Amino acid sequence: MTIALCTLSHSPLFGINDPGPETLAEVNAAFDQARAFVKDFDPEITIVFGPDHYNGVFYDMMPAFCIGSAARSVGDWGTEPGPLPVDRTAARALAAAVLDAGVDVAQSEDMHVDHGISQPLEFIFGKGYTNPVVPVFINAVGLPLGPMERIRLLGEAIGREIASWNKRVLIIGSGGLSHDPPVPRLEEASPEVIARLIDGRNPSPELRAERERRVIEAGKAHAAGAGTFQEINPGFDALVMDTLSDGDVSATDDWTNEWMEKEGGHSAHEIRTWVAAYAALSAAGDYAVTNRWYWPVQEWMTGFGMMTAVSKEA
Ligand SMILES: O=C(O)CCc1cccc(O)c1O
Ligand SMILES: [Fe+2]
Repeated sequence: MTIALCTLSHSPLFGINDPGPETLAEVNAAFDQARAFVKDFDPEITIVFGPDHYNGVFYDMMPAFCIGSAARSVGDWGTEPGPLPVDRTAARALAAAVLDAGVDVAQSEDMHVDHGISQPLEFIFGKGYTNPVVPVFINAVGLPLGPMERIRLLGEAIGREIASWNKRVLIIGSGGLSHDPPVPRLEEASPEVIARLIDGRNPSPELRAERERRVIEAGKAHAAGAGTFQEINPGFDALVMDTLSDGDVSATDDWTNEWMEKEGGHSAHEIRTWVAAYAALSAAGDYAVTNRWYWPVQEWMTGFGMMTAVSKEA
């Protein structure tokens, strides 16, 4: 097996607004298993697909996709700030291969990433990890978004390239399943917030704290059943995981953005990262899902899922 996959939800409210001890123990046990899976696979390089939440990527230039050949974590929500251990040569090769495949990916020599990319890496490898990575940003909040087919094509182009490396490559996809947290939207924002969505780098500590407080309050309200946000939809989340388990990623081509938002909330678009990850894995041949977990966690404001999979031996 040369390619392994781990897709997982993230939530900044993990460790802040936690569910009851029973659920938390189950989630932590699943994380232990996922970490053991990765340790056993012993990846030589990790490709991580993740979104951003207006902490690193803004409307001054909003790409659909971007490969970071160098990157830094902005350090939101307690993630470690500073440079990521990016394998620059691999990242440049991936960007070239994806462009060659006809997918117009952006590239960055200084990509800013938030918890959408940092949290899963820290969960899986531990804080201060040095494992070489290539971060791939997938826009999931900066509407408008393109059709899902493009996500599959991006993932497949990456998968074909990494399969040619003959290395043990781990693919991570990071994003909530159904969830509707208070991420601002350009169309509905006040002029002050619009300015921050366009040029919001390096917010003051006060502004960051205020924003985090708003998300924490929303999580508490959601857990108390008093939120105004869309409910977690376990049916939608099961459909996503079933479809990716089945091995035919192209079944997601027909999923419209309107439908996903209606079923899974505004941030359901983060499942794009899961689809890209599975598309990449599928390009290396048949695969098998080895584990699957799911909890609808109101306190974290997300359907919290995790899956592991491996490419089958040729
Ligand atoms: O915008 C933010 O900082 C928080 C967003 C957020 C909240 C709950 C679950 C998530 O997956 C998520 O990304
Ligand atoms: Fe997110």
